[in-house]
Amino acid sequence: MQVSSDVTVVAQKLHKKYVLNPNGSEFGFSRKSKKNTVHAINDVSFVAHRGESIGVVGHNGSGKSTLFRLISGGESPTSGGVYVSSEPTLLGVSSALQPSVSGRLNVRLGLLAMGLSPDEVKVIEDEVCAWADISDAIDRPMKTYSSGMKARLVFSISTAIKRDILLIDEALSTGDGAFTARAKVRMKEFLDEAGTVFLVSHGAGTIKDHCNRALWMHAGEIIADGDAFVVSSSYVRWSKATSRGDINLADELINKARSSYQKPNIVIG
Ligand SMILES: Nc1ncnc2c1ncn2[C@@H]1O[C@H](COP(=O)(O)OP(=O)(O)OP(=O)(O)O)[C@@H](O)[C@H]1O
Repeated sequence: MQVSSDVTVVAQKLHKKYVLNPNGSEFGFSRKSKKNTVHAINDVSFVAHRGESIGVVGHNGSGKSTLFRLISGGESPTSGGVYVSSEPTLLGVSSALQPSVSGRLNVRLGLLAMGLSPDEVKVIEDEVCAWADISDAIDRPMKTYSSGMKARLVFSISTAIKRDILLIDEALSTGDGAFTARAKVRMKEFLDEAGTVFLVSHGAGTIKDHCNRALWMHAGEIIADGDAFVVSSSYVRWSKATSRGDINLADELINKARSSYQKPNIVIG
């Protein structure tokens, strides 16, 4: 596959393997201890372009968050490569903020951590606090926030600086309707400025609403990549069949998705 200049992310034959000792920790096993190996990501390849909003669906443990950590550079792949046009922003419900200090101070710390100078922080901090729209709570310690209030603050900080690649891992799920509507506008601003947004959500409606393309991950692999409505509808049919215990239909839907999916063959260099 030829890679063009509107490409923001290339994932090439990505594998991520975790090796654990029997008590579940990643480190400190002796030679004698029995190791468990988890193949969280298995031969994943795709190319993302400017202006694409890519939903990632898949059941629990299918590898969505691991994929995001690999794209954002938070973790390294065991093999394969991720190539990005610029540094991505990973926005998740567990994004690291300081619980004991106020929302306002977290805004300052977050913007400094994103590489702004103290003077640049001063210019935009009020706007970032205002976007979060949590009124007086902005001056209260973050540990007193509801999950929706925290989501608003994290979203506001992480999207304050426009980057080419924005990864949102379930961070929209705790917000109310007003927040998700405004988040959608902000995501559109990213896309209009020719960025790429990736969005993990268990809600197919959220994916259909916010995305124009979707990847379906199953057991660490991509088994479908295409139109967001089509892919998330197939995923919903599979989820319903699985929860009803209709294993035959569930297998049929997985096989159908796999057989229509063509893995891209990416050659770098
Ligand atoms: N640090 C880790 N050490 C060991 N195993 C891990 C680690 N991180 C993820 N895994 C395993 O990798 C697999 C994929 O996990 P991941 O969190 O990426 O799935 P997910 O699709 O995001 O799940 P969910 O929808 O539940 O958030 C799971 O089997 C998980 O247990």
